Amino acid sequence: MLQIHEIQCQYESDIVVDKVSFHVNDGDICSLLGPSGCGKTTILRAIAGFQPLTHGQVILRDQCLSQPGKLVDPEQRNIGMVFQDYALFPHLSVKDNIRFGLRKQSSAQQNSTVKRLLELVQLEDIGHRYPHELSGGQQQRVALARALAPSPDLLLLDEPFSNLDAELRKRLSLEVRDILKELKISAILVTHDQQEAFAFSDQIGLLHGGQLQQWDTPFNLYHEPSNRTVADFIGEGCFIPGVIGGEANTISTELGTLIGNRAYHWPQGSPVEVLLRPDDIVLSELGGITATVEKKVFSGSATLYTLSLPTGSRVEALLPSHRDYAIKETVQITTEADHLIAFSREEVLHGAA
Ligand SMILES: Nc1ncnc2c1ncn2[C@@H]1O[C@H](COP(=O)(O)OP(=O)(O)OP(=O)(O)O)[C@@H](O)[C@H]1O
Repeated sequence: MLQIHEIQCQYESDIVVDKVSFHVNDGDICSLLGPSGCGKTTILRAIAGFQPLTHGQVILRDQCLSQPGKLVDPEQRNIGMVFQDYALFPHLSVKDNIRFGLRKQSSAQQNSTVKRLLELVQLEDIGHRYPHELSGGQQQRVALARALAPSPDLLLLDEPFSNLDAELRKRLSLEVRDILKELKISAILVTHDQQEAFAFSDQIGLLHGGQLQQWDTPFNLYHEPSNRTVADFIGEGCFIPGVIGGEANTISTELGTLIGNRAYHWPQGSPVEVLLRPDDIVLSELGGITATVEKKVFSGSATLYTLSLPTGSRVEALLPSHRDYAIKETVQITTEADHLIAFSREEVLHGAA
């Protein structure tokens, strides 16, 4: 339903979004994820019609909305937006805020839409209140209801949960996902919070320096990062050096010969770096490699340990927290990795295999 085709955006001569392409299917919930300043908000603004393009096209339901020299007005796009600061009208009640985008409907239609949306966002009892009489979470629900009122083709959400405390943020983002799925509305969320993007999205676009690095499912972004930039940004983990073995799917490392789930395309003896996630490292009851606890972060059911290996390399291990290892204590570890990602040491910034 939405095609973003090689869009480029500039502020004066600075290219801040560089030939980005992706598409969103009907009912899909997507996120744009990446570090501060990578161009997420600029892409959202380009889709909404606030930012002109210097190259490429934005196409919604086969209609070209933006291209160089063409910018359909934001109000003509049937795209809803929810902002970080809610942007509610302070002098209007909750009901009238939601009603705002429905001016073309009869008052009977308006009343029925407002009633339905108040139920959907579970604010039926406080439709008469004003924004300053609501909590942050309630204000964000009103902002969502207001954006959904005109039945947009697409909803854009710009860091909508970032003013809320961690617990509410998590709960509300899942609630919003359920609402969007129930209404079958496609959405794009801008966030720099990986966990939020993972839990919220069907597809995630990872941006870095204005370029789209990977557009993929949360699972693939974590387990199949397409380059070193994605692997560094997403999730935890460490790289250890290795060398491609005699069989194309083997890599010999200081943790022994690791067997990957793919044939690597480099010749035998090529130096590579292997990505090991904290859940790829497990305790070994028989044998294994001796590692020393350097750091630990307790997180309830599990503890994330940073372990040093005899050569000085480091790995991270997520271990059940019922056994508490002390700093400097040694543990025996081995690997249990299903998705073994390696990058060539020569071309560290390019191509996974
Ligand atoms: N109005 C502007 N004029 C000039 N440069 C701008 C303007 N708005 C944004 N930029 C620059 O464009 C780049 C991309 O900004 P953008 O706001 O899209 O990033 P972002 O990924 O959304 O960042 P954040 O997560 O910090 O909000 C940044 O380098 C920013 O400084």
